[in-house]
Amino acid sequence: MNYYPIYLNLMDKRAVVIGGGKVAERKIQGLMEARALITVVSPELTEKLHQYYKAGNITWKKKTFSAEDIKDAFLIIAAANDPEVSFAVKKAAAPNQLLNLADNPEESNFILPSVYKQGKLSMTVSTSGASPTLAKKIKQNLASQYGPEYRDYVDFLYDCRKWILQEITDSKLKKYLLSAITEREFVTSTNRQKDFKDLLDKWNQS
Ligand SMILES: C[C@@]1(CC(=O)O)C2=NC(=C\c3[nH]c(c(CCC(=O)O)c3CC(=O)O)Cc3[nH]c(c(CC(=O)O)c3CCC(=O)O)/C=C3\N/C(=C\2)[C@@H](CCC(=O)O)[C@]3(C)CC(=O)O)/[C@H]1CCC(=O)O
Ligand SMILES: NC(=O)c1ccc[n+]([C@@H]2O[C@H](COP(=O)([O-])OP(=O)(O)OC[C@H]3O[C@@H](n4cnc5c(N)ncnc54)[C@H](O)[C@@H]3O)[C@@H](O)[C@H]2O)c1
Repeated sequence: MNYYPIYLNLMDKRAVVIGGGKVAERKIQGLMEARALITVVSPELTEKLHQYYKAGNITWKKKTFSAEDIKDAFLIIAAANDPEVSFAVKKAAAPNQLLNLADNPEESNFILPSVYKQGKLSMTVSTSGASPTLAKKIKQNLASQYGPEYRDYVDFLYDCRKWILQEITDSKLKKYLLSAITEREFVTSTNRQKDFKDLLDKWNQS
């Protein structure tokens, strides 16, 4: 399968997860970070999911799946540990709903990658279903190359790029600055604002 990678904005979108086990828990954590409106349909929940329910982070329908549970869903994840349930979810879903069956990528219209995040920086790894374990290993390798320092650094890039696009009209200077701030010394710098000002001064003097 030739998948099309995409980053979804799920803010306030209805997401329904069928099943309340380990796999559902992992997928729900991602959905919570994306601020989706999450409903979990399951007779039981893991301890963590129960905490999220108690804290009001998710809605819990304490029942087995039935077709009306996904009526208004933008995105659906079936993780109930029963192929019959996956089949029933697939049958009930409309063709234009986003559907992931955790046990059946072929019958899903999207799959999930392994995700590594440091603030605004995120990296996603997929093996198109060949080996989720390899995807996880590669993610761990990335984590050792792009540490927590990238969180502040990418925030700096966000602000700095906004400033450059607003303030700099000379296209050569704009291109130079947008590239210079991604050089290694900016990642490790202890005073990025000063280093940036130095760059500008140097350009103006030349
Ligand atoms: C990346 C990650 C994201 C996430 O789930 O959030 C993810 N699986 C993860 C882990 C993982 N999954 C499994 C194991 C046990 C070892 C093994 O079986 O290999 C481990 C390892 C572990 O848990 O350590 C078992 C498994 N997974 C699938 C099946 C069904 C099948 O293949 O038919 C079965 C057999 C179930 C069974 O037989 O019972 C299917 C899928 N799993 C996917 C994603 C999609 C393809 C992604 C890709 O290949 O790139 C896809 C197609 C659909 C989907 O779920 O979207 C997450 C890493 C989280 C992290 O980074 O920490
Ligand atoms: N995609 C992945 O990353 C991945 C990884 C491992 C396993 N899996 C697959 O994901 C599924 C779930 O695995 P798990 O380890 O979380 O299982 P689990 O047994 O821990 O959890 C299953 C959950 O589904 C609930 N459930 C059972 N019948 C239901 C029904 N009719 N309606 C609603 N909820 C129901 C149970 O109460 C339980 O909460 C399995 O099919 C497994 O093959 C996928």
